[in-house]
Amino acid sequence: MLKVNEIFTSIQGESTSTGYLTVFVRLTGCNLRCSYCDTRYAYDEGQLMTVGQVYSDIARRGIKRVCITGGEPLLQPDVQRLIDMLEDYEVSIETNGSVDLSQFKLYDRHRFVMDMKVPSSGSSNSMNYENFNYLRSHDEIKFVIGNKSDYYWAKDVIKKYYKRGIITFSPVYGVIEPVEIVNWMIEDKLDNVRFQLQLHKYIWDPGIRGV
Ligand SMILES: C[S@@+](CC[C@H](N)C(=O)[O-])C[C@H]1O[C@@H](n2cnc3c(N)ncnc32)[C@H](O)[C@@H]1O
Ligand SMILES: Nc1nc2[nH]cc(C(=O)O)c2c(=O)[nH]1
Ligand code: SF4
Ligand SMILES: [Mg+2]
Repeated sequence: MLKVNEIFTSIQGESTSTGYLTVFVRLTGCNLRCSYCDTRYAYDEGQLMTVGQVYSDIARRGIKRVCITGGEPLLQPDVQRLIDMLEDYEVSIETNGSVDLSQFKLYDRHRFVMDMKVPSSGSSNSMNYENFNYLRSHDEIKFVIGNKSDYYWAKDVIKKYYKRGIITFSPVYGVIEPVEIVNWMIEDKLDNVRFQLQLHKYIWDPGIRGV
């Protein structure tokens, strides 16, 4: 069984597949409490569904991209069974950097988007740096930055631990102006990092669910 907060169709607003129509499966529950979390409603609220019911809901939408998120989606043991059923889909899994990723088996066309929680999130002490050994070149390592110390912290983590994968920086929505991060990247000639914004927050009201 899976405890599911919401399933909806939208455009992917984050990661390198931004802009593609995607089915989002948001699983309930999280082990962290980030200062800026825009999804607090997923900490407890949700309905129990069988893995088969979740799969059927995805399949009837007729869209070949799926984003498994939360909450922290990798805390529910049955998530592996859902991943296994999605062989024909392009799947991205948003995960918070605290979970041991070596325990999951992904198809080649599936990928992790691993968020390394920066100091201003309040969650950076929970990061699992072993994960850098398991990420593949098409997985993503994401830093959501709220101030200049976070930016320095992110650069330091990359220097110490980076092996493979696509690195992205994005702003904490409403906390820092995007241009500030871009200007720091230009000053530092940071040409191995891809900057991104949460696209859905510019299309819809940033406070609404299910988009
Ligand atoms: C809601 S989380 C769910 C997946 C997982 N718990 C995690 O944190 O990666 C999905 C993504 O949204 C990002 N996010 C949450 N609140 C945000 C905010 N206020 N501004 C920018 N990104 C935010 C998180 O950093 C994370 O990368
Ligand atoms: N449109 C849209 N794209 C997203 N990409 C990752 C999301 C998430 O909450 O994990 C998300 C989300 O909530 N909405
Ligand atoms: S890990 Fe993700 S879902 Fe959990 S509190 Fe942080 S941003 Fe929110
Ligand atoms: Mg979101």
